[in-house]
Amino acid sequence: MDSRTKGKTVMEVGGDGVAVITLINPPVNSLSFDVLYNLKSNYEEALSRNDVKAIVITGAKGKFSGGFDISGFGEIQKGTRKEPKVGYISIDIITDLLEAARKPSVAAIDGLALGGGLELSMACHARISTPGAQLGLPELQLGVIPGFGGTQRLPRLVGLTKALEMILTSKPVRAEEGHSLGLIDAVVPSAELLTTARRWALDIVERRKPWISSLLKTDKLPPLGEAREILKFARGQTRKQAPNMKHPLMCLDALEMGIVSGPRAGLEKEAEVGSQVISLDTTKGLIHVFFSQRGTAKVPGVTDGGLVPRKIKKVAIIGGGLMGSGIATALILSNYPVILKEVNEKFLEAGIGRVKANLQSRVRKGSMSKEKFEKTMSLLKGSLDYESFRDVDMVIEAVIENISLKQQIFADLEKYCPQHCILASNTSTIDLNKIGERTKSQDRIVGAHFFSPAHVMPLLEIVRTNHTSAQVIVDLLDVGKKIKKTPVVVGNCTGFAVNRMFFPYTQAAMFLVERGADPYLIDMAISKFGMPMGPFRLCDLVGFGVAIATATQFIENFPERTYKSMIIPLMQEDKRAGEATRKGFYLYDDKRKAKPDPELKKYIEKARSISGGNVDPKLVKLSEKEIIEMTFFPVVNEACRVFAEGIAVKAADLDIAAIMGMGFPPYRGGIMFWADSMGSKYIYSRLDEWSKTYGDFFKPCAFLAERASKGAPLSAPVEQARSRL
Ligand SMILES: C[C@H](O)CC(=O)SCCNC(=O)CCNC(=O)[C@H](O)C(C)(C)COP(=O)(O)OP(=O)(O)OC[C@H]1O[C@@H](n2cnc3c(N)ncnc32)[C@H](O)[C@@H]1OP(=O)(O)O
Repeated sequence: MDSRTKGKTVMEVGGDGVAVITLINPPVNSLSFDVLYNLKSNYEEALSRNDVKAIVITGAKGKFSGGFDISGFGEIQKGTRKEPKVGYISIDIITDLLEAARKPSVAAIDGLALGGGLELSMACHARISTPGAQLGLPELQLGVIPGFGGTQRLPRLVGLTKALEMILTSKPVRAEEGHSLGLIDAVVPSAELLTTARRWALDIVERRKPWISSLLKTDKLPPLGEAREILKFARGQTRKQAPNMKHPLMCLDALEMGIVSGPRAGLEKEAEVGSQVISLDTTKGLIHVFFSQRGTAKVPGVTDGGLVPRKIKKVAIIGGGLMGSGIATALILSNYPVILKEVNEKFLEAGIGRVKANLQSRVRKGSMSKEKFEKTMSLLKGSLDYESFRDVDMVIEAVIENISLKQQIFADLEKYCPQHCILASNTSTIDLNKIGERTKSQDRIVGAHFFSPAHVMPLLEIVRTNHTSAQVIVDLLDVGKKIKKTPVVVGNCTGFAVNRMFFPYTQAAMFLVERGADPYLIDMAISKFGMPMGPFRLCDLVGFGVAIATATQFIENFPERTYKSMIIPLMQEDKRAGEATRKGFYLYDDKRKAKPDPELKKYIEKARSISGGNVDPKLVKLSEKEIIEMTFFPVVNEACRVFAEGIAVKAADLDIAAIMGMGFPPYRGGIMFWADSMGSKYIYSRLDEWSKTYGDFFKPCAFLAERASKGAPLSAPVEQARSRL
């Protein structure tokens, strides 16, 4: 393969008259422009050769195709590749050359057929798959729309309602379901895939099997009036669920055009819309997130040194509270044997009970069988001492945030665990150097910071100190992958990456409220921006105990940029500590529904009198845009510090940390990506102005000032910054 080209296809013509075209572009046989142009040449040759009666398309190494090469969108966005004529691939190649050919095509699908991969197969005249195949159109998740005819062919193969469900949720179906839906014509074992597909293709030639063009099918489409109702409902749902994104509605336009005006008009609309969505900001954000998420496990100086992860056969967890039991659940779900240690029988029983409850909820929802439940639970053993730690490969400490308790635990672990055992702490804020102070095992001490609930939340902050060995990081990255977490490797400091970003977010909100802004309007503006909830609703959810404990850490370590507000402590004094007590910033009913509380004013006024601040008329009437900026620019400022200090290696890691740890909207690309969309100069000038009026909490950091003075993006690599890692 030419090193400048990305992938290819190869064609082999058998004695039976079937030309087998194989898509080759590791690792997922994505459809790059090179693959697609090669496919076109192969087709032209196959159609012109007299010894070819039919064609089979398949993918190399057990994967049909993961879809269009996503980096191709980035090239078009950056202008480094010119987009071919609108509709060229979908209409000229896939429809007019392949589907309308005088010779039939059959897709032989192993592994995955996603996005453009499934669309290519739907233009074939039949589809044969293996039982494990995954079939889906996940384009909306990336900010684009199915652009190789998927908006037209999928509803014609599986019906409008199912097609809408598959497209709007981006969720794939398995082969068996695909078969019952009519998407797949036959499911056969892997070893029989190609022979079956060849035979099927010849059967079509000889009219023993039907010659079906998906685009021309109408039997699965509902009558026009009904279709319009279904689409109207889908539009309403989409507007509600994705109010800040245009591309799902644009996708529905293409679907509707095909149903109302016929498939050719639908294909043209799809091509037009497909080309427009590429330049949407939300699409740029989502594509950035796709690659950034896969980039977090690539850590310069660690994963590029040829280290191979060691096998972790057994894990011990200390503490069966909410975090410990969640971590234990995540591990046993991925088949790791786990020992859960507690201080007494009562706590141990409660910890095991929590793990059980986590799994039982899966059984109730039907996503886990009773047998699987029993088998998974059998991987968990309880313990009250360290004797059973003699053969564990990794320990994760998950006790309360108390430094001397953690120091004692790590000193004990050094005595009982084998020499090679990884000693991890799930601390969310405490300096790991302090935790390991009483040991000589600094090279195997690492942070494994899970987010609550640990068996559900996808992020894992892996915290390394100056002493943590690269091998330990590689091992933990591997465990993270096995338990299906997205890891972000960060340096050691108070709060690491996610909590460092969270502190100013909450504090900015408290500051605004103390100066006269309405907390409920702030929450509303922030939810509209795309966060799952606003900062006040979040404080209620987390509980004020946790909010005060984390704020204390920040106040102690970064006093120069802390806004100290008494609102939360004052409410806690009155035993209103958030949702758990049914009263916090909101009042909660039996169904956990939040309602504003007029009493809140009293606490805000009292806090204001303590801090000595005044109501500021400008802050009372903030627009939504100003609320977003005054809340998130301090977060950007802190993210800049984290980046400049080398706590995060890449700006894109902070984007993923913000999305998965804070709930920052993925379609905004993450905190640094979003900041760069506004420009360092603008953010600097706003923070600078506020710091002059409202104090050092808003003061832009040196890194931000420097980038702004050069007009440079915040996400550009830190060349000179001294890495703390
Ligand atoms: C016009 C058309 O309608 C538009 C389209 O087709 S858009 C594309 C639609 N397809 C998709 O959205 C699928 C995206 N890919 C995935 O969901 C997953 O990668 C997968 C399910 C295919 C495989 O998952 P998994 O085995 O966990 O591997 P994963 O780490 O995600 O990917 C392996 C590598 O393939 C790359 N990759 C996966 N799909 C890709 C694609 N469609 N294009 C380019 N690269 C792709 C990943 O970036 C990663 O690269 P890396 O090793 O350098 O980091």
